[in-house]
Amino acid sequence: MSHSRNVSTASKSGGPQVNIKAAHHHAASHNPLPAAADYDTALSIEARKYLKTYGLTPPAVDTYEKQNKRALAILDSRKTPIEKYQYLSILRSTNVHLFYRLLAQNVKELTPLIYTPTVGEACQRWSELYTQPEGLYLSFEDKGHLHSVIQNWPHHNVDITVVTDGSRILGLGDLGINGMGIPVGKLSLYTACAGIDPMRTLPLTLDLGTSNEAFRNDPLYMGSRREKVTAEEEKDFLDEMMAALTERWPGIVIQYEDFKNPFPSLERYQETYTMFNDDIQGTGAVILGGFINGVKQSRVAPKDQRAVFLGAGSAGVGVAKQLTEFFMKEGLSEEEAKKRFWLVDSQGLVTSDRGKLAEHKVYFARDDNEGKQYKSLEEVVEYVKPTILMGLSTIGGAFTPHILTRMAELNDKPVIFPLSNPSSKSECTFEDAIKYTKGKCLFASGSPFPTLHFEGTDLVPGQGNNMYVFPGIGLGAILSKAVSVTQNMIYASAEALSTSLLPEEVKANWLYPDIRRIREVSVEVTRGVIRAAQADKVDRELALRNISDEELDEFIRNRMYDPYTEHDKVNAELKDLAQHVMGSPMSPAGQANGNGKMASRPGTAEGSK
Ligand SMILES: NC(=O)C1=CN([C@@H]2O[C@H](COP(=O)(O)OP(=O)(O)OC[C@H]3O[C@@H](n4cnc5c(N)ncnc54)[C@H](O)[C@@H]3O)[C@@H](O)[C@H]2O)C=CC1
Ligand SMILES: CC(=O)C(=O)O
Ligand SMILES: [Mg+2]
Repeated sequence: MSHSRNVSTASKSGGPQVNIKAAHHHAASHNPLPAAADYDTALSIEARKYLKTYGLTPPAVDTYEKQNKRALAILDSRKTPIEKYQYLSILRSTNVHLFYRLLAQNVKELTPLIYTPTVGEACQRWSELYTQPEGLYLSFEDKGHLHSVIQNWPHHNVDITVVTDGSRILGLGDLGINGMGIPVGKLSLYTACAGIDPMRTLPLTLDLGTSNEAFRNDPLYMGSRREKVTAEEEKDFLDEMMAALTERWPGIVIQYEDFKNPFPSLERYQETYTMFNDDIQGTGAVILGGFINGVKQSRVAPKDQRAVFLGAGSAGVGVAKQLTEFFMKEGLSEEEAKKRFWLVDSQGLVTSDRGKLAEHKVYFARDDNEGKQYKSLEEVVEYVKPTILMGLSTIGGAFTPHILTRMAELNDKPVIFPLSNPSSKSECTFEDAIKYTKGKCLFASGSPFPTLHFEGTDLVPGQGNNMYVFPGIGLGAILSKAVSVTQNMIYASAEALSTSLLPEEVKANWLYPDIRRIREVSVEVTRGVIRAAQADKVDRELALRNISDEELDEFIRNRMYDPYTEHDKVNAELKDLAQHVMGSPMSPAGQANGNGKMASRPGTAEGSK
């Protein structure tokens, strides 16, 4: 709230002077961003009078605890995950600080409701359940005018956007504009995990048509009914979008998310704009982070690792590339490193002699298959005898009991990472992985699975999801004012994640830190990213170069939005202001009765003049 309100109470002459700008304030009715909680029941009586919301909320002033308790009880009473998702969406738009306080205290329990898996259903049903604006939509029909549509975003400052064209939402296929749930969900995690100010985030969805015929024929679908535009048309559109975004917000960080074919734009923009692709780079980094810890536990040297990937798309190739770089840092040549990977797509093992390959698959295509093609995953597993099985295929259950059993026969500690989202697309469940490997596997999944009781102990599954790194990559880029997001910054996020585990987490053989510590983990990831930006000299916040790591951590923490202090600040600020300007006490009628300066509310058009 206070970030967009510019309050100064003392003029040079010593008398009180009030200058209030609160652009988003009280604009909930037409504003796709969370309202700044004018009607927050934790606001003090003074604040309510000042805001002229006095009398418009129940008389008692709530404590945060009471608010949390009430919200959790309501959440509990909603039966299905999607009903809980809907309640949380409304909470975010009506009381943003409460939403983030709730999330901060219950991150493990609430993340599955605002993110994978529930966000998958929310996207599938976005047009059916639509109730309120939550982001910006840019349509192909707006081409040539993107700049002016972008001007409609009501907030002056945007630090980061997550943009999708909806063409590959989780493992659920092309969902067109219904994909908006993903930018909204990812940006909620930016705030919850890395403290990016929620008012400075922009969820962005492109309506470039959809190949989803069911949606095109669905009367309730809220996007255009055209076929997906061509790659060439998309390129021109994105060129215009990138320029227009950066023109309005020169420092903006742009995260690409869930594009069916994101490789061309990553290549095209990564040096010109501060952008990265979360599915290729964020996923690569998060899996590398967990894998570094997995290697220590499995004690298989890089040169002896054999990784079979089911899925050779943006995530599969992104992860394989990141692990290749790790193997090279561990002493393998590039040729040796990339030979540790066998990628499998819907046609079977990716080989250079099986026919024309999509460009992104060529690098990992095998040429040692002696003319033989391997179609099924079973066949590939028998042929390769892998130490690692990664799933980024969108095929739920593809790691069959037979395959899991075989992995346990072949290895002391097989690495089993079913990474496809949402849960229904996971290549196997945690339960099956444990059951069929007899508890031997090192496990991480893209979507969360419950803790399992196995042979007298509680086994906690790792969650290999880019949510561990993208918040820190974004915050690092913002704080260092990086001109671009370099590969070293991505790699640094993985390394920082891998060393962020507490001794007890390491002792328990975890691959990832407890998600409940995500804010602290994000500080470490952010620091790593900033240091890499400095090493690559893409940073423009030069003052951060010469401070110690401890000072940098402190700087990062201080720059993080905190839904607790944010609200305290507002309460204190308004109390101060009210007393300063009007003299106390305020009239019981809740009207400002001082020198008349308070006749209009901050945040209304008049108030901000
Ligand atoms: N855990 C995490 O943090 C992340 C998980 N993902 C998940 O990874 C999955 C894939 O994402 P992308 O690579 O971006 O999608 P994509 O569409 O680029 O790639 C999918 C790949 O799976 C292959 N595939 C499809 N059907 C197959 C079959 N029957 N057998 C073998 N391979 C098959 C395709 O040929 C393609 O290579 C999605 O479910 C997504 O949710 C993606 C990013 C991050
Ligand atoms: C996690 C994520 O980015 C995905 O499943 O696409
Ligand atoms: Mg994604």
